[in-house]
Amino acid sequence: MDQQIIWITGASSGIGEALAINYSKKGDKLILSARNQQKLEEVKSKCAYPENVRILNLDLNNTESFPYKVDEAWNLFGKIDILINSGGVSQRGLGLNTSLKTELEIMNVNFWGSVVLSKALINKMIPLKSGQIVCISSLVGKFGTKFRSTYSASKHALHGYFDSLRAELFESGIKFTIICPGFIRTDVSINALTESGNKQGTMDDAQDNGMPPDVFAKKAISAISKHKEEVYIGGKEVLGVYLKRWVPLFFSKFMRKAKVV
Ligand SMILES: NC(=O)c1ccc[n+]([C@@H]2O[C@H](COP(=O)([O-])OP(=O)(O)OC[C@H]3O[C@@H](n4cnc5c(N)ncnc54)[C@H](O)[C@@H]3O)[C@@H](O)[C@H]2O)c1
Repeated sequence: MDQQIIWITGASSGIGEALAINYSKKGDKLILSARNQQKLEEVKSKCAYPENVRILNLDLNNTESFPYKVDEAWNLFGKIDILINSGGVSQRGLGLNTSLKTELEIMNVNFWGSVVLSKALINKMIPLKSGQIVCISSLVGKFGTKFRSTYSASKHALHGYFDSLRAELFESGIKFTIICPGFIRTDVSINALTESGNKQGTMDDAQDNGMPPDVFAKKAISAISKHKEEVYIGGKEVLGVYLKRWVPLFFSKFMRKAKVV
């Protein structure tokens, strides 16, 4: 396959970092985005061909900067084949106790950050009649669990939005892939926001025992290359998607009792 030009948000750690390292092994050209320049430089240095990697600082809270950021990203290599929206922030807190400020931040980063960035880029892809938008959603984009109300809502919203866009743009040549990870061993729980908006700061057992990000990245890259519309990647927690779909009442009762952290 020809070299591709891939823009990854949330590339400074976890899933975004693992995707960058794995795509780099294939000789693809990469644009790595997040807020922390130093961490992005570290990821770049771990890539097989650092000379094929560019860094572009991006704050997903700052949607007003996106038109300029998209122009800047596009001009780095002359086009972009794939945007992977991996940047995101999780939640650890009861819905009733979570401040509106915290909820807005989660929605802004996870939902509006991905939507506004993708739309600006799609406008550049359409004249070329090719391009692919990838969203890293979550299994909780398919069902809700305790302590994740706003996070789950932000990921569900991605499905509604991008399923609609996929239908609207069916003839444009733009592909949409939504990937739902289960528990992946990253810092996502450490960086998750508590009810007051502070970082949780500790690793959850579920993440600690989760799938290694490198294994996840290889499965995700395979799904992206096949232009899959929606995929679930994780351990036995993936079963939840099918239980919710086929035995919703049983699943609802199960989730009431489940100790999810
Ligand atoms: N790890 C898991 O178990 C898991 C499960 C389901 C979904 N996810 C999703 O996977 C994606 C990647 O998470 P991860 O597991 O690699 O966690 P992580 O915390 O290691 O990575 C999150 C990335 O998003 C970036 N980010 C956060 N807020 C940002 C902002 N305002 N502007 C720019 N960048 C910002 C961070 O800098 C980091 O690069 C997220 O969307 C997350 O919701 C992860």
